[in-house]
Amino acid sequence: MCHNDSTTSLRANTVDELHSLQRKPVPVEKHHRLPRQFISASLASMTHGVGPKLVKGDPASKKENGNVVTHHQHSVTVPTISVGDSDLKFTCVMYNLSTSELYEHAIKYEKGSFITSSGALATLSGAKTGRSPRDKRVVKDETTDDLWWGKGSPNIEMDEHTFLINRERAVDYLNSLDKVFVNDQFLNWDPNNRIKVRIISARAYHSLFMHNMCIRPTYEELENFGEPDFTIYNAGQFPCNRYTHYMTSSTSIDINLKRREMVILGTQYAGEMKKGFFSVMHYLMPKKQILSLHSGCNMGREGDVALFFGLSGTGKTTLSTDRNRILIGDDEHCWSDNGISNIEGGCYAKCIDLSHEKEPDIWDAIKFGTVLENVVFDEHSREVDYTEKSVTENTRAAYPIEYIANAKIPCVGPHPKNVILLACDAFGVLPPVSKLSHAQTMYHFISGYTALVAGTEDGIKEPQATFSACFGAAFIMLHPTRYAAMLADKMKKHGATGWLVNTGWIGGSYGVGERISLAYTRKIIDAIHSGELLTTSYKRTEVFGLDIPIKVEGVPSELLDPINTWEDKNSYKSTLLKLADLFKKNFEVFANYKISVVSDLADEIAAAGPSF
Ligand SMILES: Nc1ncnc2c1ncn2[C@@H]1O[C@H](COP(=O)(O)OP(=O)(O)O)[C@@H](O)[C@H]1O
Ligand SMILES: C=C(OP(=O)(O)O)C(=O)O
Ligand SMILES: [Ca+2]
Ligand SMILES: [Mn+2]
Repeated sequence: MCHNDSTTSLRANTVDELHSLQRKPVPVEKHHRLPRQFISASLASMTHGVGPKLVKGDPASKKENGNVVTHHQHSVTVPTISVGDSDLKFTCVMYNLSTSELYEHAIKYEKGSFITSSGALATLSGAKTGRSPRDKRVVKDETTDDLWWGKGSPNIEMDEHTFLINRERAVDYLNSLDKVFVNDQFLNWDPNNRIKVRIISARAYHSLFMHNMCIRPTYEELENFGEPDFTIYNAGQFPCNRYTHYMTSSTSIDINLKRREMVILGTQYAGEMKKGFFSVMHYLMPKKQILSLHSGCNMGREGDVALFFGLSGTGKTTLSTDRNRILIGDDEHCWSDNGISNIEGGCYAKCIDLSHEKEPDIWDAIKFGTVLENVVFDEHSREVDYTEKSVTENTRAAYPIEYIANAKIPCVGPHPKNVILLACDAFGVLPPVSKLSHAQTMYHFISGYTALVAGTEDGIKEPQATFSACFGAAFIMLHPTRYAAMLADKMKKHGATGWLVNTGWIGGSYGVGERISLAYTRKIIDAIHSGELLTTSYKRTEVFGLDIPIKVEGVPSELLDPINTWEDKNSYKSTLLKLADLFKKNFEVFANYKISVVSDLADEIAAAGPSF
């Protein structure tokens, strides 16, 4: 007998009615009330005075059902002198959309958006697959006298007028679209020092990226959000005008501290937003005696906190994400009198050669909600091939921090016990681990050394030494010694121990030796956390004068002194001297500057470098 389905009553007479049953309206108390007035003001052009007319919802669906609710500008006190085309159009605002809604927008409207087999959103960032530090500009005005300007500084000046030209260009571009995405979020988990940020962008990809990377507000917090402390205008699809003063390419990332605004033109790389805000925090936080740090951070079950400093690719994200410890954050932190707080609400992991075996927690975090940038996947199964570098080597995953199972929410912790400086030394002469004196810690923090191997394609090249003050010269706003002085002070006050860990080459330079295995590095890090390395015996190396442990549990002892693993001892010695010389030359800049802020330590720090 055939079961007759029609006996179960369907509470709809038409297909449209059926569809209307599918989606339950958001209850009033959970409604993201659109702060139309504020957003419109954010998007006001400098010449036009008033912002666009804003409506809610997807512009595409509007045309179908025709029931557009229009809300006119509240502040129409500015007399309309001439009516332009922009006065006749509405802009739909996608305000703090959910992950699912952003997925749908990306997949419907943005080429290169796909759902991978694990549920992540694969996207393309366009022509730029990394940051563009040479295109970053900071407005120089009466409020920025204390910034670090000039040689070595990441802050390339621009004037207010030029900033306004770029701002106008970005705002006009955004207003010309049918829809814009607006994220209202927070930075810094320390409730006393949190700032409100707004990101206005044109792509669902950018909105989801920042949704993941910044702190996500609750409905209640959003209710009383008010005006943001800092706003990003991301018009990355649209270039800057190269005839504009100060522009040297079609990309421009412009920070105006007085106006509390940042404009992005000509790059869709989402990391610009994350690191742009980081620069802003490097300005705002030190003003309150809070130290901003380019570091990862985790905590043991007993509450022992470790910081992981290092330049890109040295292991901050990989090593702070640790099965046996609680993750506080992978990249940006503040150290205040109350302890450590993460600035962000998410992590941004490198994906190249990612495997479940080596990095299970990051692997498991790549699921629904995660933005996967520039990866390559199987056309049919949508399985990602993490070894594939055909789009870029800088493939990335951005996920909310709670996607890591043992994340600490709220992302705050007590004062650090260990400060670990990571260097990926492709010269292969720095020991896998050394314990640093206070002065040595400061010397290596100011130096900010790493040496990665350049491109993988065209033949084997010399390792490229990079020195980046405070392990983040691209993001600091004040002179490096300002941050160094604060770090020295805090480490001393709270009795933190400094360590230098080489996550790079052993047994020879790049081409001869090999990268130390992640398993060994993890053993070394374990021994630092457990306190094992505080009680073991040490010997001092030549040239760099580093104290290296005789023994580390789980690591072959001969690996601990690089000279043992190099077959060609003469080559080792000359490479060591070469690197020492590079350190010395780099540090001359700081010696000349006279590290006046850390005056009582200055001579000691200068003497803590290599001697030969
Ligand atoms: N011994 C090692 N220690 C740390 N990372 C390693 C090691 N060997 C290989 N790697 C790889 O190097 C990369 C480190 O990158 P990541 O942790 O994202 O750096 P950061 O967060 O500092 O930019 C990862 O892809 C990781 O798998
Ligand atoms: C996002 C970045 O961070 P990192 O490589 O340090 O994780 C970056 O430097 O652009
Ligand atoms: Ca990282
Ligand atoms: Mn980083």
